[in-house]
Amino acid sequence: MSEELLVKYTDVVLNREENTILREVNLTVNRGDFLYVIGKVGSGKSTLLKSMYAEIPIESGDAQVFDYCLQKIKRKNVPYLRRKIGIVFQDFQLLIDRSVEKNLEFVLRATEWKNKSMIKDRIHEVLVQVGMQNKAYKMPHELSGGEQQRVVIARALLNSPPLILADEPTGNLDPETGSQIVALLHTISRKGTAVIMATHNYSIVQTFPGKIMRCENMHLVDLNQTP
Ligand SMILES: Nc1ncnc2c1ncn2[C@@H]1O[C@H](COP(=O)(O)OP(=O)(O)OP(=O)(O)O)[C@@H](O)[C@H]1O
Repeated sequence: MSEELLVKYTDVVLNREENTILREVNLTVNRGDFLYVIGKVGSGKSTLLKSMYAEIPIESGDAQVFDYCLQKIKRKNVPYLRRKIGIVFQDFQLLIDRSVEKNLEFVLRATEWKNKSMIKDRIHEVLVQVGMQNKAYKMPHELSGGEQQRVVIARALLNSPPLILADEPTGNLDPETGSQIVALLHTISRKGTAVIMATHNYSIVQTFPGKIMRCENMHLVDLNQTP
């Protein structure tokens, strides 16, 4: 795949257990794109995102993410695929027993960062990016929901991924704080990181521009092509 093209799905079918959730999925995502995946509860938004980091298998069709062919990816390569994808969920999933800084350090050490001063510098950089540089020593319970989500985004940025997948990142936040989080994701995408965000929050989709695709009737409908 070219440097610019990050995701290419061609006639992909995705199942959960025996049930087909999405079929004939055709999708391309380029560097710096901001793509919303909208649709009703249970329509397959999370299933689509999870397929991109090999959490859900490709039933048929061709699914390329970076240089990985997902229908053939070897188990040993999955961690390397995931290292290039920043993942942001609705429930923040920070480790509650350690500070912001230690949460971030944990991820870097798990992804083979060893040099102490490089670790410290990288943590500072990502916290600056999300406006949380003064909260490095806080415990997660000392932060608001919006602040916790900023830390989760900082965590997703640690390994400079070309792609961020955000599954309902505003789901647990009030509208104002949710808007700030989406604004932050937009800023990140303008610097070249593609962002795919699943949401049912239509007011956010209207406020912040992006490509829009909708899961409906087991299909992923490209709303950018309809007049
Ligand atoms: N672990 C699972 N095992 C089997 N079926 C599942 C599983 N998780 C989800 N499903 C089914 O897959 C379908 C799609 O679910 P998915 O979570 O992708 O939808 P969604 O659009 O992300 O919904 P939501 O807006 O609630 O997050 C649903 O019908 C759901 O019941």
